[in-house]
Amino acid sequence: MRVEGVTVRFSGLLALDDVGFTVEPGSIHALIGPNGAGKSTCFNVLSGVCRPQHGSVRFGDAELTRLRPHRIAALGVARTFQNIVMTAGTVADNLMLGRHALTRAGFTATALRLPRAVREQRVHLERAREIAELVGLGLLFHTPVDLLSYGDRKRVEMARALCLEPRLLLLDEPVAGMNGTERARTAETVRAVRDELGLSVLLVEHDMGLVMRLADTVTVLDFGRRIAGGTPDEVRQDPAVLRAYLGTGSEQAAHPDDREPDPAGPDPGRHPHHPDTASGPESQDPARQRPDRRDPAPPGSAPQQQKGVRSA
Ligand SMILES: Nc1ncnc2c1ncn2[C@@H]1O[C@H](COP(=O)(O)OP(=O)(O)OP(=O)(O)O)[C@@H](O)[C@H]1O
Repeated sequence: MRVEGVTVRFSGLLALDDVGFTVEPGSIHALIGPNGAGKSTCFNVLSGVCRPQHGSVRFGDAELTRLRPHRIAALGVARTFQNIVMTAGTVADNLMLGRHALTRAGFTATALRLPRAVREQRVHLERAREIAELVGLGLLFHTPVDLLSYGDRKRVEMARALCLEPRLLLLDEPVAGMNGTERARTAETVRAVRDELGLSVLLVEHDMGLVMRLADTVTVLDFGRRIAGGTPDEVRQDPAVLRAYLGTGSEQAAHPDDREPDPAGPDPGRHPHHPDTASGPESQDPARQRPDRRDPAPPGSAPQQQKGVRSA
């Protein structure tokens, strides 16, 4: 997938500003950045939920920016969402929903249980079971999703996306809300999915430890712009990334309320949450801990541009 010059404005807010990056076939690519950097907006563009004012998103030979979400999914780009979207029923029922787009038999043939439709359903069910096993849900295939743990429900979401047989899987915060054990397990699953199915993965994630261990390449956004990209090692040493995460030496750092308190001082190597020092599954993006950078100035303070708000 090649993203070039993508620009999205919401009224006066420039949510994405000339963003570009490439997801290579078979790679795990992470999209990171502080809160409000534009990661979700970017995912929405790639999956057709949001149409950019400028720019191009090419997937193989196809231009995606003018296509509706279901057309993009049919081309082989499947996504999960930050918040779990799940229907009632069993794991199998949810995965079969993912197979729906690939089903050829019409509604009538399926409802009448014509032999052709029954055969097709059986094939899809078998494939759904294989995918469930791949993501560690094999033993829970016939369990109602209501009875699953949070981690297993997130796994169902991933499996349902995989049931579309995508060539690119977009994972929006796959380990958000999980404990350490579940995070480690999910990281293993993502790697297994890439290796076994040979697809590419693009993930948005705040868990820096996971990103640095899992991703082949990383793109960093801040204030809607791409500020860095490369391997995890390259990115964690990039001065622009240090500035974005720590506020050191940047013009944003001139605003005292725009920085998180950093008892370790400006030395990024000592910062507990910086990508450079993220060491385990518990390490979280500092943006999660710091206050929203877009908070308006307190009443009575001198007027200034709202932080993080970019004029279009
Ligand atoms: N539909 C919308 N209308 C107006 N502004 C929006 C809309 N969606 C996002 N924004 C704004 O665009 C900017 C980028 O938001 P986005 O959600 O893409 O960031 P993010 O990097 O995903 O943040 P987070 O890590 O908190 O999820 C933010 O300032 C946000 O408030």
